Parts: sequence; C-alpha cells; structure tokens
Amino acid sequence: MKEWAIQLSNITKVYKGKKAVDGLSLNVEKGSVVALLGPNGAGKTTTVSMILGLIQPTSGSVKLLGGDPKDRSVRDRIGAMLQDVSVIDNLTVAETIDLFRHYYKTPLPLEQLLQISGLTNERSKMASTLSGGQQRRLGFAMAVAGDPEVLFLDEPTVGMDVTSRQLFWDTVKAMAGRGRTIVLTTHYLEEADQVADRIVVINDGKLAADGTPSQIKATTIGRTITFTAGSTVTNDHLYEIPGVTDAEWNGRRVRLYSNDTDRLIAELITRGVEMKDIEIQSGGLEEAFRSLVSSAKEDQ
Ligand SMILES: Nc1ncnc2c1ncn2[C@@H]1O[C@H](COP(=O)(O)OP(=O)(O)OP(=O)(O)O)[C@@H](O)[C@H]1O
Repeated sequence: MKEWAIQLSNITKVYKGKKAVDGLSLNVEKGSVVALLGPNGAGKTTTVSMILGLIQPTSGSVKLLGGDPKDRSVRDRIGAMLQDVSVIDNLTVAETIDLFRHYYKTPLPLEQLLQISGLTNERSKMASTLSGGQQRRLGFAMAVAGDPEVLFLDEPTVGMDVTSRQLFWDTVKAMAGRGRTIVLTTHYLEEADQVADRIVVINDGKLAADGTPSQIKATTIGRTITFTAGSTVTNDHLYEIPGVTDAEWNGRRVRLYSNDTDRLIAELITRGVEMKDIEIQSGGLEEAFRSLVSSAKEDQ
C-alpha cells in the first residue's frame, strides 16, 4: 500500500473574494521528489504555505505525514526553505545553524550542514553580511538541520550561481536517495526535469497537469514553428489563426506555439502568410509547460 507524505483534499484559499487556490486535490507519496510548476501568481506558494500549516485553507483538508501540519510531532519531521530567509542579527553562520539544530531531536552534525550548504569558509561571518545567494544556502542548512522526512523548497535556487546550484541539487538528490520526500517550486523547468520524478503544473490555482517529466512532455505535442515574417504580417493577424497558442517576436523572427503544428503550417500557407526560413521544433519541457498553461486558460 502507498504511504502518503502529503494529502490535499479539495483545498481552496480565497483572498478578498479571489481564489488563489481553487479546489486542489493532490497526494504525494513518501520518498518522491515533486516539482510544483506554474507561472507567477499560479498559487504555488499559497499551496506550500497551506501544507505547512502557515495559513489555513478557506475550505478542504490538509494532512502532512498523516497528521495536522500544526502539530509539534509533525513539525519536528519537516523542513522548509521559503522565499524570504530572515537571519538573526549578531549571530555567525555557524551559530545560526547550531541554533536551528537545537530545535530538533536528531539533528545533522554542524560540520555536515556547513559542508552541504557550501558555507564552511563563511562559518565565522555574521549571517547578516552574507550575499543573497549565500543567505539562500544558509536557509537551506536551516531547513535540513533536523534531517527532515519531508523537505519543502520554495524557489530555492534564485540568486545562486551555477556552482552553488550544482552542489545544491546534488545534495537534494542525495537526500531523495535516502528516502526523503521533497516538494519544490521552481521557474527553472530544466532543473525540475532533472531533479523531480513527478511534475505538478498549477495554473490559476488549479491542477493543469500531473505526471513524470516524460509524461508531461508527451501529453502535449508542444511544438513550435519559427519563421522570418514578411512586412505584411502583424501580431494580431497571427493570433487570429486557429491553433496559435502564443507568438513571440524577435525583430521580424516569429516563434508560434501550437498543439498541432501540422495543421498550423497548412493554415499559414492557405492564408498566404509571408514566411521565410521556416523551422519546426519539437517541444521540450518549456514548450510543454507553456502549452499546458495556455490551454488551461482557453478551457475557462
Ligand atoms: N496574503 C495575500 N493577500 C492577498 N492575495 C494574496 C496573498 N498571497 C497571495 N495572494 C494572491 O494569490 C495568488 C497566488 O499567489 P502565490 O504567491 O501563491 O503564487 P505563486 O504561484 O507562488 O507565484 P510566484 O511564482 O510569483 O511566487 C496571487 O494572485 C496573489 O496575488
């Protein structure tokens, strides 16, 4: 039988009459790495905050490790790295991490936490003097101090350089390898593709897609047609063509997104759209994601 780390049943959060999260149901199996993807304002942070018990759903129920997220017995077993890391004044990096270690019954050793967050050389610095990227890494050390069973990472790599990112994802993968459940939100789709074994796409507070990275890519053909447009072609003109989900301009070079590029190319030719140097690309995750989000909008 599956063991659930997270069970969300029809959760909704209403802010000033507007639904930030709208009837979301989702179960996350223990030991999985789940990426929540969605455009700005989709409801990812609100969802994570409800799972953590930081805000109360307007309706619906949340279970974390089978219990109430606000219970001390549950909170002892989870870790969270949220978007704003607030550091305590007048404490060094090592003292800050040590303070967090003492909240937990079975913390990881201080040296290991300094090493996995790449902060060994900064251990004696005042935490408040760290750069933005270093503060994110300190936030990570604080989140994993208790060796949590479930770890939440809300846009964790924002502001991190390439080397830090690599160390960060290696550490996250190692934690997953030890059976930890990881829920992350990110705008970097390639990262989600590499690290997650399940991707949940949220749009306008609702579930837009749910599957493995390869299923997400396969559920939508998500292809693009790129061409150099003649002077008669306008943006409005392109959006009138059936099957165009998005158009991106770079000078006179246009990229059209569509779920059915075969039909679209026929339409473009039938309508006599002036095109040169035509290329058709098969979709990566980025295109799949755009296509899912735009088709969810059309359904409303
Ligand atoms: N405290 C609040 N009061 C009012 N509206 C809020 C509040 N928090 C979030 N919202 C609104 O709820 C919606 C969802 O926001 P949320 O922060 O969950 O999105 P997100 O997917 O995390 O976005 P981002 O990728 O930009 O972080 C947005 O329209 C936002 O403006």
